Amino acid sequence: MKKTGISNGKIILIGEHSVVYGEPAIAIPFLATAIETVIETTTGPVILDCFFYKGPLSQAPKRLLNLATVIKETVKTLAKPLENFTITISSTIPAERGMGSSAAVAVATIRALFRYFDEPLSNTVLLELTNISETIAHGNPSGLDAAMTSSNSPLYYVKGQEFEFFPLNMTAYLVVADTGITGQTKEAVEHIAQLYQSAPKQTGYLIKQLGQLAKKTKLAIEKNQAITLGTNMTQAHKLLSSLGVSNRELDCLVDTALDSGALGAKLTGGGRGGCMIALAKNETAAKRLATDLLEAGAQHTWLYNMRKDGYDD
Ligand SMILES: C[C@@](O)(CCO)CC(=O)[O-]
Repeated sequence: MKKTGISNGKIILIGEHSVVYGEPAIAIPFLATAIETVIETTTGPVILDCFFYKGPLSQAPKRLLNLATVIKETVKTLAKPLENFTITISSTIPAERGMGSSAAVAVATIRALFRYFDEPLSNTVLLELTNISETIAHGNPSGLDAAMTSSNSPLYYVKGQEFEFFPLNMTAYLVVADTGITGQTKEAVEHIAQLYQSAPKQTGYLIKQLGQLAKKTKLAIEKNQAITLGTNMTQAHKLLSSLGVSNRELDCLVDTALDSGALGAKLTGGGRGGCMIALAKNETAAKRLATDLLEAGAQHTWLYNMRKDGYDD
Protein backbone atom coordinates (compact mmCIF):
# COMPACT_ATOMS: atom_id res chain seq x y z
CA MET A 1 0.00 0.00 0.00
CA LYS A 2 1.11 3.55 -0.76
CA LYS A 3 -0.49 6.86 0.43
CA THR A 4 0.49 10.49 -0.09
CA GLY A 5 0.15 13.76 1.81
CA ILE A 6 0.98 17.22 0.49
CA SER A 7 1.47 20.77 1.76
CA ASN A 8 2.62 24.09 0.31
CA GLY A 9 5.10 26.82 1.10
CA LYS A 10 4.00 30.15 2.56
CA ILE A 11 4.97 33.79 2.34
CA ILE A 12 4.33 36.21 5.19
CA LEU A 13 3.24 39.49 3.64
CA ILE A 14 3.32 41.33 6.92
CA GLY A 15 3.34 40.63 10.66
CA GLU A 16 6.11 38.06 11.22
CA HIS A 17 7.42 38.10 14.80
CA SER A 18 4.72 40.49 16.06
CA VAL A 19 2.25 37.63 15.40
CA VAL A 20 3.98 35.68 18.20
CA TYR A 21 2.82 38.47 20.57
CA GLY A 22 -0.83 38.38 19.51
CA GLU A 23 -0.67 40.99 16.74
CA PRO A 24 -2.30 40.18 13.38
CA ALA A 25 -0.32 38.91 10.39
CA ILE A 26 -1.12 38.31 6.73
CA ALA A 27 0.27 35.25 4.98
CA ILE A 28 -0.28 33.88 1.51
CA PRO A 29 0.13 30.34 0.19
CA PHE A 30 3.20 29.90 -1.99
CA LEU A 31 2.02 27.21 -4.36
CA ALA A 32 5.20 27.42 -6.44
CA THR A 33 6.75 25.28 -3.73
CA ALA A 34 5.40 22.13 -2.12
CA ILE A 35 6.21 19.06 -0.06
CA GLU A 36 5.04 15.54 -0.76
CA THR A 37 5.25 12.71 1.76
CA VAL A 38 4.70 9.14 0.59
CA ILE A 39 4.09 6.29 3.03
CA GLU A 40 4.66 2.82 1.68
CA THR A 41 4.31 -0.60 3.30
CA THR A 42 7.65 -2.28 4.04
CA THR A 43 8.66 -4.76 6.70
CA GLY A 44 10.63 -3.99 9.84
CA PRO A 45 11.47 -0.71 11.51
CA VAL A 46 10.11 2.58 10.14
CA ILE A 47 12.51 3.98 7.53
CA LEU A 48 12.78 7.70 6.88
CA ASP A 49 13.99 8.86 3.49
CA CYS A 50 14.28 12.64 3.20
CA PHE A 51 16.62 15.47 2.18
CA PHE A 52 19.13 15.11 5.03
CA TYR A 53 18.91 11.43 5.89
CA LYS A 54 17.94 7.93 4.82
CA GLY A 55 17.72 5.22 7.46
CA PRO A 56 15.78 3.96 10.48
CA LEU A 57 13.57 6.61 12.10
CA SER A 58 15.02 5.64 15.49
CA GLN A 59 18.49 6.76 14.33
CA ALA A 60 17.47 10.03 12.62
CA PRO A 61 19.95 12.87 13.29
CA LYS A 62 19.22 15.56 15.87
CA ARG A 63 18.38 18.17 13.23
CA LEU A 64 15.36 16.00 12.33
CA LEU A 65 14.14 15.80 15.93
CA ASN A 66 11.00 17.84 15.15
CA LEU A 67 10.07 15.58 12.23
CA ALA A 68 10.89 12.34 14.08
CA THR A 69 8.85 13.53 17.08
CA VAL A 70 5.83 14.48 15.00
CA ILE A 71 5.89 11.09 13.23
CA LYS A 72 5.95 9.27 16.59
CA GLU A 73 3.23 11.50 18.07
CA THR A 74 1.00 11.08 15.01
CA VAL A 75 1.32 7.30 15.05
CA LYS A 76 0.58 7.38 18.80
CA THR A 77 -2.52 9.53 18.18
CA LEU A 78 -3.61 6.99 15.56
CA ALA A 79 -2.93 4.15 18.05
CA LYS A 80 -0.99 2.20 15.40
CA PRO A 81 2.32 0.31 15.65
CA LEU A 82 5.44 2.25 14.70
CA GLU A 83 6.75 -0.32 12.19
CA ASN A 84 6.34 -1.78 8.73
CA PHE A 85 6.35 1.36 6.63
CA THR A 86 8.76 3.72 4.88
CA ILE A 87 8.29 7.50 4.80
CA THR A 88 9.70 9.26 1.75
CA ILE A 89 9.66 13.06 1.69
CA SER A 90 10.40 15.22 -1.33
CA SER A 91 10.36 19.00 -1.23
CA THR A 92 10.65 22.01 -3.49
CA ILE A 93 10.41 24.40 -0.52
CA PRO A 94 13.93 25.59 0.18
CA ALA A 95 14.76 24.64 3.77
CA GLU A 96 15.25 27.36 6.39
CA ARG A 97 14.38 30.24 4.07
CA GLY A 98 11.30 31.63 5.81
CA MET A 99 8.91 29.74 3.53
CA GLY A 100 7.55 27.46 6.22
CA SER A 101 9.44 24.30 5.24
CA SER A 102 9.50 22.89 8.80
CA ALA A 103 5.74 23.27 9.27
CA ALA A 104 5.09 22.06 5.72
CA VAL A 105 7.09 18.85 6.26
CA ALA A 106 5.01 18.12 9.34
CA VAL A 107 1.70 18.92 7.59
CA ALA A 108 2.44 16.67 4.58
CA THR A 109 3.65 13.83 6.80
CA ILE A 110 0.70 13.96 9.23
CA ARG A 111 -1.70 13.98 6.28
CA ALA A 112 0.08 11.02 4.68
CA LEU A 113 0.04 9.03 7.92
CA PHE A 114 -3.68 9.61 8.49
CA ARG A 115 -4.41 8.58 4.89
CA TYR A 116 -2.17 5.54 5.17
CA PHE A 117 -4.04 4.35 8.26
CA ASP A 118 -7.33 5.36 6.66
CA GLU A 119 -8.40 7.67 9.47
CA PRO A 120 -10.14 11.07 9.07
CA LEU A 121 -8.00 14.06 10.01
CA SER A 122 -9.59 17.23 11.41
CA ASN A 123 -7.89 20.58 10.94
CA THR A 124 -7.64 20.96 14.71
CA VAL A 125 -5.69 17.72 15.11
CA LEU A 126 -3.52 18.56 12.08
CA LEU A 127 -2.57 21.94 13.56
CA GLU A 128 -2.03 20.55 17.06
CA LEU A 129 0.34 17.88 15.79
CA THR A 130 2.14 20.33 13.49
CA ASN A 131 2.66 22.70 16.39
CA ILE A 132 4.46 19.95 18.33
CA SER A 133 7.02 19.95 15.54
CA GLU A 134 7.05 23.75 15.34
CA THR A 135 7.64 24.08 19.08
CA ILE A 136 10.78 21.95 18.74
CA ALA A 137 11.90 23.90 15.66
CA HIS A 138 11.11 27.45 16.83
CA GLY A 139 10.51 27.33 20.57
CA ASN A 140 7.44 29.59 20.63
CA PRO A 141 5.49 29.31 17.35
CA SER A 142 2.51 31.54 16.69
CA GLY A 143 0.84 28.77 14.67
CA LEU A 144 0.86 30.90 11.51
CA ASP A 145 3.22 28.64 9.54
CA ALA A 146 1.15 25.55 10.40
CA ALA A 147 -2.05 27.34 9.38
CA MET A 148 -0.66 28.63 6.08
CA THR A 149 1.26 25.58 4.86
CA SER A 150 -1.91 23.52 5.31
CA SER A 151 -4.11 25.92 3.37
CA ASN A 152 -4.20 27.49 -0.07
CA SER A 153 -6.07 30.71 0.68
CA PRO A 154 -4.55 33.98 1.91
CA LEU A 155 -5.00 34.32 5.65
CA TYR A 156 -5.41 37.19 8.13
CA TYR A 157 -4.18 35.48 11.27
CA VAL A 158 -4.36 36.34 14.94
CA LYS A 159 -2.98 33.76 17.35
CA GLY A 160 -5.76 31.94 19.17
CA GLN A 161 -8.53 33.39 17.00
CA GLU A 162 -10.61 31.81 14.27
CA PHE A 163 -8.89 31.87 10.86
CA GLU A 164 -9.96 34.65 8.50
CA PHE A 165 -9.30 33.60 4.92
CA PHE A 166 -9.75 36.30 2.27
CA PRO A 167 -9.18 36.79 -1.47
CA LEU A 168 -5.99 38.61 -2.50
CA ASN A 169 -7.37 40.03 -5.70
CA MET A 170 -4.66 42.70 -6.15
CA THR A 171 -3.28 44.12 -9.35
CA ALA A 172 0.37 43.67 -8.46
CA TYR A 173 3.22 41.18 -8.50
CA LEU A 174 5.45 40.01 -5.72
CA VAL A 175 9.03 39.07 -6.41
CA VAL A 176 10.33 36.59 -3.85
CA ALA A 177 14.13 36.53 -3.64
CA ASP A 178 16.23 34.00 -1.75
CA THR A 179 19.42 35.35 -0.16
CA GLY A 180 20.74 31.78 -0.28
CA ILE A 181 21.57 32.08 3.41
CA THR A 182 19.76 29.83 5.85
CA GLY A 183 17.43 31.85 8.06
CA GLN A 184 17.67 31.63 11.84
CA THR A 185 14.03 31.69 12.93
CA LYS A 186 14.61 30.11 16.35
CA GLU A 187 17.45 32.53 17.17
CA ALA A 188 15.48 35.49 15.83
CA VAL A 189 12.38 34.58 17.89
CA GLU A 190 14.56 34.12 21.00
CA HIS A 191 16.34 37.41 20.32
CA ILE A 192 13.06 39.33 20.32
CA ALA A 193 11.91 37.51 23.47
CA GLN A 194 15.10 38.65 25.21
CA LEU A 195 14.72 42.16 23.84
CA TYR A 196 11.22 42.21 25.29
CA GLN A 197 12.67 41.46 28.70
CA SER A 198 15.55 43.92 28.54
CA ALA A 199 13.68 46.78 26.81
CA PRO A 200 9.94 46.07 27.21
CA LYS A 201 8.65 49.54 26.36
CA GLN A 202 10.63 50.04 23.15
CA THR A 203 10.12 46.42 21.98
CA GLY A 204 6.41 46.50 22.77
CA TYR A 205 6.10 49.74 20.80
CA LEU A 206 7.78 48.24 17.69
CA ILE A 207 5.62 45.10 17.91
CA LYS A 208 2.44 47.20 18.19
CA GLN A 209 3.52 49.25 15.16
CA LEU A 210 3.91 46.05 13.16
CA GLY A 211 0.41 45.01 14.24
CA GLN A 212 -1.00 48.38 13.13
CA LEU A 213 0.67 47.94 9.75
CA ALA A 214 -0.88 44.49 9.34
CA LYS A 215 -4.34 45.94 10.04
CA LYS A 216 -3.79 48.78 7.55
CA THR A 217 -2.44 46.30 5.01
CA LYS A 218 -5.61 44.21 5.16
CA LEU A 219 -7.62 47.35 4.27
CA ALA A 220 -5.17 48.25 1.48
CA ILE A 221 -5.54 44.76 -0.02
CA GLU A 222 -9.33 44.95 0.15
CA LYS A 223 -9.20 48.26 -1.71
CA ASN A 224 -6.57 47.03 -4.21
CA GLN A 225 -4.15 49.78 -3.10
CA ALA A 226 -0.78 48.46 -4.20
CA ILE A 227 1.07 51.70 -3.37
CA THR A 228 -0.12 51.59 0.24
CA LEU A 229 0.72 47.89 0.48
CA GLY A 230 4.25 48.63 -0.77
CA THR A 231 4.73 51.52 1.67
CA ASN A 232 3.56 49.30 4.54
CA MET A 233 5.96 46.53 3.52
CA THR A 234 8.96 48.87 3.54
CA GLN A 235 7.86 50.29 6.87
CA ALA A 236 7.56 46.76 8.27
CA HIS A 237 11.09 45.97 7.11
CA LYS A 238 12.41 49.01 8.99
CA LEU A 239 10.60 47.90 12.16
CA LEU A 240 11.89 44.32 11.81
CA SER A 241 15.39 45.72 11.27
CA SER A 242 15.05 47.78 14.46
CA LEU A 243 14.07 44.57 16.25
CA GLY A 244 17.35 43.02 15.05
CA VAL A 245 16.02 40.28 12.78
CA SER A 246 17.29 41.52 9.42
CA ASN A 247 20.86 41.14 8.19
CA ARG A 248 23.22 42.71 5.67
CA GLU A 249 22.14 40.51 2.76
CA LEU A 250 18.43 41.10 3.34
CA ASP A 251 18.96 44.87 3.73
CA CYS A 252 21.01 44.89 0.52
CA LEU A 253 18.25 43.13 -1.47
CA VAL A 254 15.59 45.44 0.01
CA ASP A 255 17.64 48.51 -0.99
CA THR A 256 18.23 47.07 -4.47
CA ALA A 257 14.50 46.46 -4.91
CA LEU A 258 13.59 49.99 -3.82
CA ASP A 259 16.29 51.50 -6.08
CA SER A 260 14.95 49.50 -8.98
CA GLY A 261 11.42 50.87 -8.58
CA ALA A 262 9.69 48.40 -6.24
CA LEU A 263 6.58 49.78 -4.53
CA GLY A 264 7.93 48.28 -1.31
CA ALA A 265 10.19 45.53 -0.01
CA LYS A 266 10.83 43.59 3.18
CA LEU A 267 12.22 40.41 4.63
CA THR A 268 9.74 37.57 4.96
CA GLY A 269 9.60 34.89 7.65
CA GLY A 270 11.95 34.56 10.60
CA GLY A 271 14.70 36.71 9.05
CA ARG A 272 18.49 36.78 9.60
CA GLY A 273 18.76 35.10 6.21
CA GLY A 274 16.15 33.39 4.10
CA CYS A 275 13.96 35.34 1.69
CA MET A 276 12.77 38.86 1.02
CA ILE A 277 9.77 40.04 -0.99
CA ALA A 278 9.39 43.09 -3.22
CA LEU A 279 6.17 44.49 -4.67
CA ALA A 280 5.99 45.44 -8.36
CA LYS A 281 3.13 47.21 -10.10
CA ASN A 282 3.04 44.81 -13.07
CA GLU A 283 4.75 41.83 -14.66
CA THR A 284 7.29 43.87 -16.63
CA ALA A 285 8.37 45.72 -13.49
CA ALA A 286 8.51 42.41 -11.60
CA LYS A 287 10.77 40.81 -14.22
CA ARG A 288 13.09 43.81 -14.11
CA LEU A 289 13.16 43.65 -10.32
CA ALA A 290 13.97 39.93 -10.40
CA THR A 291 16.91 40.56 -12.74
CA ASP A 292 18.24 43.35 -10.51
CA LEU A 293 17.86 41.20 -7.38
CA LEU A 294 19.75 38.33 -9.00
CA GLU A 295 22.52 40.74 -10.02
CA ALA A 296 22.66 42.01 -6.42
CA GLY A 297 23.32 38.50 -5.11
CA ALA A 298 19.94 36.76 -4.77
CA GLN A 299 20.33 33.03 -5.41
CA HIS A 300 16.87 32.52 -6.81
CA THR A 301 13.72 34.53 -7.52
CA TRP A 302 10.06 33.66 -8.01
CA LEU A 303 7.28 35.83 -9.45
CA TYR A 304 3.88 35.83 -7.74
CA ASN A 305 0.86 37.25 -9.52
CA MET A 306 -1.35 38.64 -6.77
CA ARG A 307 -4.37 38.92 -9.05
CA LYS A 308 -4.41 35.23 -9.86
CA ASP A 309 -3.76 34.29 -6.25
CA GLY A 310 -1.11 31.91 -7.47
CA TYR A 311 2.20 32.34 -9.15
CA ASP A 312 3.77 32.94 -12.54
CA ASP A 313 7.22 32.03 -13.71
C1 LIG B 1 8.90 34.58 12.95
C2 LIG B 1 7.53 33.94 12.89
O1 LIG B 1 6.57 34.97 13.12
C3 LIG B 1 7.23 33.37 11.50
C4 LIG B 1 8.21 32.36 10.99
O2 LIG B 1 7.85 31.93 9.69
C5 LIG B 1 7.44 32.89 13.96
C6 LIG B 1 6.03 32.41 14.20
O3 LIG B 1 5.07 33.05 13.79
O4 LIG B 1 5.92 31.36 14.85
